[in-house]
Amino acid sequence: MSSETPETTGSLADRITKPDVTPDTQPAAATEDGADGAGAQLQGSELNEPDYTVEVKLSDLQADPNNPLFSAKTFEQLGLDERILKGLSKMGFRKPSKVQERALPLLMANPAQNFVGQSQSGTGKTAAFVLNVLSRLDLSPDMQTRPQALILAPTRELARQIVGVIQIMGQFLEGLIIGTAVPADSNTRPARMACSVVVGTPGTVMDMMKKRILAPNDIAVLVLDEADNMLDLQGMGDQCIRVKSALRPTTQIVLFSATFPEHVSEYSKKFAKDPNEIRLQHEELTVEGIKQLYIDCNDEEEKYNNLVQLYGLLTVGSSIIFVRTRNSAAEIEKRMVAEGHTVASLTGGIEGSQRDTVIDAFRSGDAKVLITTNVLARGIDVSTVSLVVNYDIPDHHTPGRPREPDFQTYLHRIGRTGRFGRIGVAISFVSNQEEWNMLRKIQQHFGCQIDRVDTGDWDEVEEVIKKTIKNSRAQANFAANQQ
Ligand SMILES: Nc1ncnc2c1ncn2[C@@H]1O[C@H](COP(=O)(O)OP(=O)(O)OP(=O)(O)O)[C@@H](O)[C@H]1O
Repeated sequence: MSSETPETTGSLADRITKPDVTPDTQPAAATEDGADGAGAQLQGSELNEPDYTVEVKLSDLQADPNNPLFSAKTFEQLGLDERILKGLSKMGFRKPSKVQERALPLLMANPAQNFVGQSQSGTGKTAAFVLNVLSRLDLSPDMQTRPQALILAPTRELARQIVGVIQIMGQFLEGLIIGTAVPADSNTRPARMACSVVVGTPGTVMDMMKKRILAPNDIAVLVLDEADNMLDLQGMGDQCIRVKSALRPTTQIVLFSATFPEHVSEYSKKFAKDPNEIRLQHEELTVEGIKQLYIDCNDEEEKYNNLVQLYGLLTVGSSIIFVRTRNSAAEIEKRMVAEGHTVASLTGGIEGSQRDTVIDAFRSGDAKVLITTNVLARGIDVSTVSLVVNYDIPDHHTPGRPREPDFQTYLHRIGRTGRFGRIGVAISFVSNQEEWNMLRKIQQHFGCQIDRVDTGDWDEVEEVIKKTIKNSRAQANFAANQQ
């Protein structure tokens, strides 16, 4: 495979410069919008435990104080507006998760205080910050076209997904106007962002502020989703700082992520001064419903052969294959397509609306196997994803030194499955001593178990993985049928 520089989410905003600014006047109906990323499919569904036999309801998971989905309270008890409660009920959200229950009182208190929140992947952080944003908007006629909240995300896919959540959650809020600020194909942009909430990527938002398309004066809340990632990347971190410095000093700063590595943690608190905090130990971070496995491969070619062997399993539900570089993604896609398999790929090499077409096809199930880089490692919420493959283990590479595992990216990648109580499988390919060492360190870091898959008997491999996947698929179908 290629020795091209690994792709990170950070390079994206630097490469793409033309903004697409789309103020959406009225939210689409829940079913139209695609449930994923907006939650409509997750209707408090019945879920199965990973041991394949015992059925566990989401309500049971939410009643277990040790589960991240637990809450003692109801949404009603959290003091939310009636119209927002109606939106939540339409989405099938019956009870808050732990992070929602704990974060919302802190986020919504007045005077507003800054906030740094951490919780496992797929536990509902988006709803936590969206509910705070919606609760703080003044939607009177003269205010509804003035941006009062700004949400930043590292990729256009995540920004668009958050827009989808706001549309559905806020569907009963009259006068709610949402603006999307992501890089686009054309130069068309409005003269002014006439909306109440803006969701975008830092580069585009900064550019729009510079050009006075986006007025910062009324922005009362700034949210950074995947905050550790954005603040840690030089380009994006600088853009976030510049955006923040254009806002009034009283703006509430809200940071969310599943991970806050130590070196970003202190810095986060400087970005969001004197915050209320919800934090987790790294041993608490792995999601129980994700079965972690690895496959021994002799070399790169065997990695490819094993992936092809897995194809039948990849298409039982939906799956995401993570590789290090764009070139690898393109190469694997080309080979698999030439051999008659149906796969799609999305990397930073694709721009603008072409990317939207790929991710939308993946969300709808038209494309079931997606090959990608770290660009989609974070935040993407597609409930049918039952299998994640780390074709290449995520790493930090300093030339001349052994590769070190990228713990945060590993966690975010495998977190694309097993969302909100679902179960899923994550398989990592290991093809040499260095990769084996990295896998061992990941296991130690998170105190988790990563079991070897014996590829001597593919029938058995299939059986084990299929059972898990089928269960999570049954959950998805069940949830969909409940709508
Ligand atoms: N209270 C709830 N009840 C039912 N489903 C919920 C609830 N809160 C969130 N969900 C659903 O759970 C899924 C995961 O939520 P979300 O994408 O916000 O997770 P996250 O914590 O931001 O994950 P990540 O760290 O991967 O970004 C979504 O499909 C969402 O609709």
